[in-house]
Amino acid sequence: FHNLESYCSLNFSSFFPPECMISATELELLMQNVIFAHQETCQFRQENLQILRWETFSPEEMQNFQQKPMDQMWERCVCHITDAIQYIVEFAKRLSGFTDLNPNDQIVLLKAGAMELLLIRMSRAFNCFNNTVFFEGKYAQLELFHSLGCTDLITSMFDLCQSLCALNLSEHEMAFFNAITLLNPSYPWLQDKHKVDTLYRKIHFAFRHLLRRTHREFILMKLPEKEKLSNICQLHLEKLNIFRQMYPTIAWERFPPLYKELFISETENS
Ligand SMILES: O=C(C1CCS(=O)(=O)CC1)N1CC[C@](c2ccc(OCc3ccccc3)cc2)(S(=O)(=O)c2ccc(F)cc2)C1
Repeated sequence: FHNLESYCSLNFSSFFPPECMISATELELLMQNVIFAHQETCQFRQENLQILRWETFSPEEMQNFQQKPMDQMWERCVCHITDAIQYIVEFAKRLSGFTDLNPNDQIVLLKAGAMELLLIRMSRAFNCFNNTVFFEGKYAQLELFHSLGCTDLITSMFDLCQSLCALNLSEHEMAFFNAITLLNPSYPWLQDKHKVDTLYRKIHFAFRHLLRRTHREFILMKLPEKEKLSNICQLHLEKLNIFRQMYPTIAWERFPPLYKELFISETENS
């Protein structure tokens, strides 16, 4: 019935342009590929994040973080971002079809999408009952990040995590949401937009197939809009520029190359 069901849903439930035609077997393989790509690159396992989620920092530990100089806190976060983004790059490389894209387009998609995927993944490490997020081994309240000097950015990240937590996404749904967010065919600088669009449509179809099977189609309407994610990423870039004006050499001397490559545009470097 499983194959028959997916075959039927293939036939009756949605129109598909010829180049995106996908067989029931290819559909199953694609679904497994997206799910495994996420499972193998999720950095922290969901069950471990859950076990730790009532381990919060004590007031003393909180104060200790709040008294750290701004540049030190920034450097720590930037290193955690870079670690997390290395897993995201690995996720992309395991998505079937991603490495077949034009190499330039792979860079464009990761430059534009890495931080967005990090924000989505972060919601796995968020405890919506006490508004805390996993950070350096325990769960931290928003106030812990005070010395970063970007409370509006952190607040919008927490709000995003709250809205994603409300959907109670499964790891499978998280995998697909990350994949369709990464493979956004509407980026202006893409050289082979059609190829990205074909891959996007196949993965979006597989996502809808999963949601139909699990009676979770409603979440498609409730996933955060694209511009909500890009607004937070824009805010991150603005805060980075302000930080670099305050500490001109730190970014150059202390930030990892991958972070600079993704978030500090080459033009300034020349
Ligand atoms: O969640 C992860 C990891 C990846 C997914 S996972 O495996 O489920 C858990 C671990 N994160 C890894 C990096 C993290 C991060 C994410 C976004 C971010 O952007 C805002 C920013 C940027 C630059 C300077 C200041 C603020 C900064 C750090 S973090 O450091 O833990 C952090 C978290 C909350 C916060 F309020 C500030 C920092 C989130």
